[in-house]
Amino acid sequence: MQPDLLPGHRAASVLNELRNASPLVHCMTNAVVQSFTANVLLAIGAAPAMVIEPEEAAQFAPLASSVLINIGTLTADSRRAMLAAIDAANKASTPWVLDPVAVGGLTFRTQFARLALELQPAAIRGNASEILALAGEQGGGRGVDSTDEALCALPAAQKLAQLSGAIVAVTGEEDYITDGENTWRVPGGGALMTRVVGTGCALSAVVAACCSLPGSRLDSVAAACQLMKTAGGLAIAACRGPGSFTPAFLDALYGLRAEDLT
Ligand SMILES: Nc1ncnc2c1ncn2[C@@H]1O[C@H](COP(=O)(O)OP(=O)(O)OP(=O)(O)O)[C@@H](O)[C@H]1O
Ligand SMILES: Cc1ncsc1CCO
Ligand SMILES: [Mg+2]
Repeated sequence: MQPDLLPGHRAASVLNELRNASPLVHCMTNAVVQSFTANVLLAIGAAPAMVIEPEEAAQFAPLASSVLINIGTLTADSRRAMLAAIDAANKASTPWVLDPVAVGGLTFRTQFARLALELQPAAIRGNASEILALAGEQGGGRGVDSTDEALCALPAAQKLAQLSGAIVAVTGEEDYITDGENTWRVPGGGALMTRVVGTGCALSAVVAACCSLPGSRLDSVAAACQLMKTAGGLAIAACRGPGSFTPAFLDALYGLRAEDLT
């Protein structure tokens, strides 16, 4: 049986709360997607700050509304900074989100992601291959891209959620968001979203923003997925290809209305 759809009014109320609160998201993300991630957060109504020096990261994490840990271009230095930020975030009860980019085949990042799993992430967002690999069920995708269907990774997502206590979002043609027991399904968007780098990474930043909001964290993470899917669909309708997708997507996030979600 398919999981239920997230009701549009829940996504709309999370969007409203997000714009009112304008959470400050401490982004420790990969070198490829820095600027796009910051622009996506600004367009949706949040505020980004990319603070990466270990000492500063530990100082800043407790001041931020939430922290994003993305291992796309993990290095020995960024690993140290991320662990310091996670420790400081946990001590301050600041929620933090893991994006386990390309976890699986590569040893250094996989060992880090497994360690991070034990450090109480509020949420984990990955593509199907990443979620399968993180749950120990398969080797991983093709570099940073998924070679698996999101629905195939739902049992792995549920297992990861139970194991880690995090809300787990597995994305693809449809997104599935689970706390290990209850699951929402979020359709929408389009394949063009995978022809522009960083839509998943930026989604993880929006997930982090939504994790700072009060209310059901399962609903907040699912709403983050819905906001990005809906804006993606609107952008695809308005653009001619990957080059014009990016500005159309930022415009769609900025102009997103409750009616678009319901
Ligand atoms: N085939 C598809 N049809 C519709 N939407 C899709 C499809 N594939 C991915 N998406 C959407 O694109 C966004 C990124 O998801 P994806 O699973 O590709 O993440 P990712 O592989 O981590 O991306 P990246 O590494 O480039 O940041 C999500 O909003 C997802 O719902
Ligand atoms: C292409 C790429 N390589 C490392 S991280 C990244 C961004 C997409 O995940
Ligand atoms: Mg990714």
